[in-house]
Amino acid sequence: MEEFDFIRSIQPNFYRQSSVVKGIGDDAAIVRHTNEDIITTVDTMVEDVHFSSKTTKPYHIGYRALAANISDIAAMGGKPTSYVVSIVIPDSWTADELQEIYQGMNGLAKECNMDLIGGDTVSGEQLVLSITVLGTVLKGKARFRSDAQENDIIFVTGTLGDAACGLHILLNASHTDHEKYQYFINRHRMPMPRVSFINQSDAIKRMSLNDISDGIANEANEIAMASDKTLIIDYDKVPSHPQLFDFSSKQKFKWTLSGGEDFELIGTVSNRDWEQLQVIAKQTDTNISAIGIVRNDYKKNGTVWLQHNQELNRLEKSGYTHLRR
Ligand SMILES: Nc1ncnc2c1ncn2[C@@H]1O[C@H](COP(=O)(O)OP(=O)(O)O)[C@@H](O)[C@H]1O
Ligand SMILES: Cc1ncc(C[n+]2csc(CCOP(=O)(O)OP(=O)(O)O)c2C)c(N)n1
Ligand SMILES: [Mg+2]
Ligand SMILES: [Mg+2]
Ligand SMILES: [Mg+2]
Repeated sequence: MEEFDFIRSIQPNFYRQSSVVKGIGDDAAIVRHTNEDIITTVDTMVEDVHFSSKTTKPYHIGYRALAANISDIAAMGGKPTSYVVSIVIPDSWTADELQEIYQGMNGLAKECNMDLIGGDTVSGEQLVLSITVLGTVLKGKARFRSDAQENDIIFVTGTLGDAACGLHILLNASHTDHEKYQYFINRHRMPMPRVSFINQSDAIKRMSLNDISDGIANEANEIAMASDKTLIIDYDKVPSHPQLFDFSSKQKFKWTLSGGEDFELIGTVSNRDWEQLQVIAKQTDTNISAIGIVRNDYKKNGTVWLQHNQELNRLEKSGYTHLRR
């Protein structure tokens, strides 16, 4: 199949969003939004960095790449609406495998009511999938990392460390363990970004927010730095799946704090609004946990501290970092 046929094969025959003025088939796409702010974000996934044939089927490559981007839209307080896909395709990939990648994206796009509106296709040495997502947010309702204030409650959604545990099992464990720990494998392959929870939370006046792609050791530091506050996290309150206790406490510690790719959210909210946020979480079937408190300590602002085994120690950024050389 050559480029033109490939593009025709992945072209949607209708658009879910009325905002799409022009989708696939011209020099660029056009969307129209009059009353909201537009959010845009891009994330790239590269073979053997973000996925490998050992860990992920083509369907999951597409699904995860879109999920990572949608998660960033949710972390800004927005609603994802459309996406464009840039793909680098090695000769070894079959037409069916490429269709599966697009089916993975479309599976999640359908759940989130989003449209594929454009992209780019080239051949190359390694599969690279780069997705740009557009989203909208009500004016004045965007959620920033810089909005944490003194005495805020620090919260996270879901359980942490699941995706890292799933990746560990896929790379190291036996077939029996693959079956036993299917939950973690699914969390690695098909993370569900927290869009519905965030989209019901407009009533909360102020919230700082970040999504968990690299692990909370990173993401909490980003909030501390952007807000110039001190974040104190209680390790015993960091939520994890019961089966994670099957693994060593060292592994559990590493995965929950710096495993990454859970695509859950970490944020802070005032004490006054905490109860209301819990109600919203319940209504949207979302588990949220309070894991700590924000302090304003001018000697420590910009840093994160972890309460663990009766000690308070600095929690340094420790997640996944590219360009380490
Ligand atoms: N190559 C780049 N060119 C321009 N901006 C970039 C580049 N890489 C990252 N950024 C910007 O840096 C910020 C942090 O990026 P990143 O750590 O990837 O965020 P996230 O973890 O939420 O995906 C974002 O605002 C992103 O848009
Ligand atoms: C085969 C394989 N090896 C390792 C990992 C682990 N891994 C790769 S990138 C990453 C962090 C998140 O990716 P990044 O590109 O930093 O996303 P961003 O922070 O921009 O959202 C992790 C934990 C993986 N997912 N798959
Ligand atoms: Mg990024
Ligand atoms: Mg992010
Ligand atoms: Mg990163």
